[in-house]
Amino acid sequence: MLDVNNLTKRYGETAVFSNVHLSVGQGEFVAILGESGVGKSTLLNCIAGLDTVDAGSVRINGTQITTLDETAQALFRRDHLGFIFQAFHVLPHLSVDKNVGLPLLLKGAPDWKRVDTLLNAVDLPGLGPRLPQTLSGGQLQRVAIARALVHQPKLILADEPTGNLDPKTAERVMDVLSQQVREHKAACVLVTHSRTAAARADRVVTLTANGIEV
Ligand SMILES: Nc1ncnc2c1ncn2[C@@H]1O[C@H](COP(=O)(O)OP(=O)(O)OP(=O)(O)O)[C@@H](O)[C@H]1O
Repeated sequence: MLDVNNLTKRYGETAVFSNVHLSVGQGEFVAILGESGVGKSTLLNCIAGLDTVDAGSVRINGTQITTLDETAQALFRRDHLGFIFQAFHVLPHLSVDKNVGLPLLLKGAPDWKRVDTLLNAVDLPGLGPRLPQTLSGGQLQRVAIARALVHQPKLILADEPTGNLDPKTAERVMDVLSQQVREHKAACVLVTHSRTAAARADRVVTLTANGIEV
C-alpha cells in the first residue's frame, strides 16, 4: 500500500532526514516514534505530497505521488488519503458536521448518516451544528480525526492524534483508528510520542536523522 524508498528531505543546506525506507501493507498499522525535531511531521507531509522531497520516492497503492503535479496530488489525496494534522486544520466558518463531511462533499457524495456515525465514534454526538470556535482543543482534535476517516481512505496518516486528549478519550480514539484499519483494510502511519498509543500498532519504528530503525 505504502512504499517509501530512500527518502531525503532538506531545508536549505540542512538535511532533516535521509535514507528513509518504510513499507506499510494493506491493513497494517505502523507507529513512528522519534525525538522532537527529528522530522516525523515532515515525513508525513512528504508522504502526502504536502511537502517536496529532495531524493527518493513515495508510492501509494502503486502511484508514485512524488512525481504527480500539484493538482493531481490534491485529487489523489482527496480519493485515497486521510490526514490527521497535529494542528487540526479545521475550517472555522464551517459547522462541525460540514467539516467532518467535507471529504465526501468534495467527492460529490455527501453522506450525513456516515458523518453522524463518525461523530458518535469519536464521542461527539450532537455537536454537528456547532462552530469549531465553540469546541475545546480535545474536541477539535476528534473532529479532525472524524474528518480524516469519513471517506474510508486507503491510507491514514495521523500526526499525534491523541496529543490533546485525556487517557480515556485517547484510548477511544485509538479504538476508532484501529477499527478503521481492520474493517476497511486501510494502512495507517501514526506519528506519536505516546508509548501507549504506539503499543496499539502492529509495528513500531523509530525515525532518526539517518533513516528508520526497526
Ligand atoms: N518550513 C520549514 N523550514 C525550515 N525548517 C523546518 C520547516 N519545517 C520544519 N523544519 C525543521 O525540520 C525539523 C523537523 O521538524 P518536524 O516538525 O518534522 O519534527 P518532528 O519530529 O515532527 O517534531 P515534534 O516531535 O516536536 O513534533 C525541525 O528541526 C524543524 O525546525
